[in-house]
Amino acid sequence: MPQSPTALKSKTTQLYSDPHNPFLHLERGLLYEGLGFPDLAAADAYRALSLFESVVDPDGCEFHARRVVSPDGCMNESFDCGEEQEEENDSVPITRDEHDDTIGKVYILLVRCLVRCGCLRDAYEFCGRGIVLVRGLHGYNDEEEELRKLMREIKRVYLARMNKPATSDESSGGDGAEINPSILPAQGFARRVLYPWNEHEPDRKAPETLRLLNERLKDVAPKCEVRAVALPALHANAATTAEKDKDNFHDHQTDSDVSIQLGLFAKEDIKPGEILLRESSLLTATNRLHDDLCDACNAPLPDLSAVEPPVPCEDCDDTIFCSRQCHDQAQQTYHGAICGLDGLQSIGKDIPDPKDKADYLYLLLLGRALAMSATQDVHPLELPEVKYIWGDFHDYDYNYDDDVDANVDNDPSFSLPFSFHLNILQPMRLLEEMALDPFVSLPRYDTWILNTLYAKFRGTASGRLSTWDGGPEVCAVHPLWCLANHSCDPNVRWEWGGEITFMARGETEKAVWAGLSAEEREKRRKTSSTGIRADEEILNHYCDIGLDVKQRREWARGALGGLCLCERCVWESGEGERAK
Ligand SMILES: C[S@@+](CC[C@H](N)C(=O)[O-])C[C@H]1O[C@@H](n2cnc3c(N)ncnc32)[C@H](O)[C@@H]1O
Repeated sequence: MPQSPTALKSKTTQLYSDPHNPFLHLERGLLYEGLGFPDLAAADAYRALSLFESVVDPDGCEFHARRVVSPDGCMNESFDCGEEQEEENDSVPITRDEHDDTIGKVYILLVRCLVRCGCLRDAYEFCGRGIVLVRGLHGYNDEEEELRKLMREIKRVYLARMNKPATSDESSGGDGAEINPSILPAQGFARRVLYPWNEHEPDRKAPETLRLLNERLKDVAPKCEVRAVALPALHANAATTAEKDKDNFHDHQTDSDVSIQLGLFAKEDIKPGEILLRESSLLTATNRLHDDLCDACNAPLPDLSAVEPPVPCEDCDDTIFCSRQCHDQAQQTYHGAICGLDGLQSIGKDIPDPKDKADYLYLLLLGRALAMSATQDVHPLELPEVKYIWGDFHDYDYNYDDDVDANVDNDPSFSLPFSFHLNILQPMRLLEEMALDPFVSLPRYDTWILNTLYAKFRGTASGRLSTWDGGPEVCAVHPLWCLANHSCDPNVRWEWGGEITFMARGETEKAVWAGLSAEEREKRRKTSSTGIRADEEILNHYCDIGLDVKQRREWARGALGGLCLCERCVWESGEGERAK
């Protein structure tokens, strides 16, 4: 049976009013699972688990499992005490018996959903812990059997990865040998969708949105304008979105394989070498532990002996800004809520495996967005740096059919990288270090909100590599800069120090197409304009344009959501005119 969206809405309302009640987390998790969101279900199951653990180990846990009781003293399913946190004297502790009766179900939901997302390493750890706990509490029972079934599923994937056949024990339903969990993937995927209950996403192509963005663009890029544009649909169901949007889009494009999005256009001619956009942003992050970069804009810090030396925060000496302006903006924008909170400094910075560095930079961007939201007392999805940026969402059918059992292997909308650590555990740590209760603050920082932030950052952030080891070390979202679309034959190049800039490419900086004869090359040179003409689209590049077509497509795939179909790629891959 499809789960009801109304049931989810009312369970969420109940949960926000009674946030330390582990039963509500478990119940909402089951609803999320039924609606096809195993990632959100896993997060709820983990919150239920943390609360239940406080029943057994109250001294080891900061947040304790309690449930609100209604004024007449009974546990009331529909009791709604509003937005406020439950009062201590209106709530009772969860008992040990309740823990013992329910903890098996919590482990099963957590493990099952992590498996469906493909986060097998953490699924394995929790599954092992769950089996031991359930056996200790009740002896062998159905719940242990369910967990053992999940364990066999995890081990099957492990054996397939190791290219080993299952032993006769495994084939006949036994648990098989111990495995090395580090071989299992920690990172899986969540659905990258615009959640149907997300009321913060604007109509990005509405005239009032374009007016607002163009107003902001006046200072940053006075010769440019934001317009709706038809792009080739690069992931499977983007075309459906375009179909829905056609009525609102007044252009000549009628092909269904398009995705209607925004782009940047020149309003007037721009000369080669001219800087057409300058934007600075405080939505930045760096994984350098003791760096010499401005905490706000990530520009290099000036020398101590400079006329305008670096400016430290008066209240926490470790935080340094490149200028008085960055200092003042930071205090109002994000630093106010986190000033002096030392525990935050180490989160996401000291990453042992270089492969994880880029993913942890997104966590740090998330941390900056949470600090902005707390300092300004604004919902994170309403932040001006976040609200209008592209999230590369897939379509989602709310009448989700439970029987389909959507998972990472059978549904292309599972395209948002998702892991237990980056999407569940570390965000809870961030909130705790910000002195926020991660349960009470769910209305602002629920997992679907964090996933939406991640989707937006992954679609738009730019990165800078370390000159030391070549790994990613700084990233940022520049909300106007990131409106420019990609081409492997771009008409601008970009540079990023403190601010990010676009400069119009001159003739000698244009991409050289592979496979063109000298004659064709000369013909292209003569017909292509120098600089950028009025009404031409500003085309950025999301990868190194010196690479060959195969490598370029691989590099840009993450940012584009699919293989690049720009004119140059189509030509060089032989998919276009040349193939005919
Ligand atoms: C940084 S955003 C660019 C701005 C975006 N079009 C918007 O509406 O805000 C990146 C997204 O734009 C789209 N995009 C950019 N360049 C494209 C291209 N050459 N072909 C198809 N889609 C492109 C992809 O969907 C990609 O995920």
